[in-house]
Amino acid sequence: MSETQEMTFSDVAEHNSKKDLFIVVHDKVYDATAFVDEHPGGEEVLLDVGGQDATEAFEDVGHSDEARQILEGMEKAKLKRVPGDPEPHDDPSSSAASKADSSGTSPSGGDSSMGLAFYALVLLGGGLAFGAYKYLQAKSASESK
Ligand code: HEM
Repeated sequence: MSETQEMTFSDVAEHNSKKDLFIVVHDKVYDATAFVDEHPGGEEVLLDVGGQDATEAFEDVGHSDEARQILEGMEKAKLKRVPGDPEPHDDPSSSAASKADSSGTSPSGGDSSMGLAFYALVLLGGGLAFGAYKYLQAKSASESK
């Protein structure tokens, strides 16, 4: 099916039972109902995140590519974020997240602004040092007259 449905968090939250289980991973909604009994990690963990954002839990385990393929196969809809929703738990500092690059589903920007801020700080520091140097030079020149 090529038509992509959109669901909000409150839509997803209604599907939180074993017989009707939706979870959110990387801003997509997955229908995990049929998979609950098959999950090698047990049904309990899936039920725990039913109707919620499971991105962090899913990534923390460091699931294999095969697990990601299974996940893709269960895609139900895209998540539509509305104001007041919980923030995405897509923390780039979480340990297992480095495996996410192969799936291509998580465009993670945001680091470049940190780089820019650092660059600006270095420039500012250099400017200050240069200014101080010039000032001291001028001062010592006027003193030695
Ligand atoms: C619907 C989403 C999920 C799918 C498709 C999935 C799929 C899988 C698969 C295929 C494995 C076998 C190992 C591997 O291939 O990586 C696995 C293992 C595991 N999963 Fe998941 N998983 C999902 C969600 C979760 C969540 C939310 C948790 C929460 C903590 C979790 C915890 C685990 C654990 C602890 C194992 C290791 C089990 C073991 O090695 O004994 N999984 N999962």
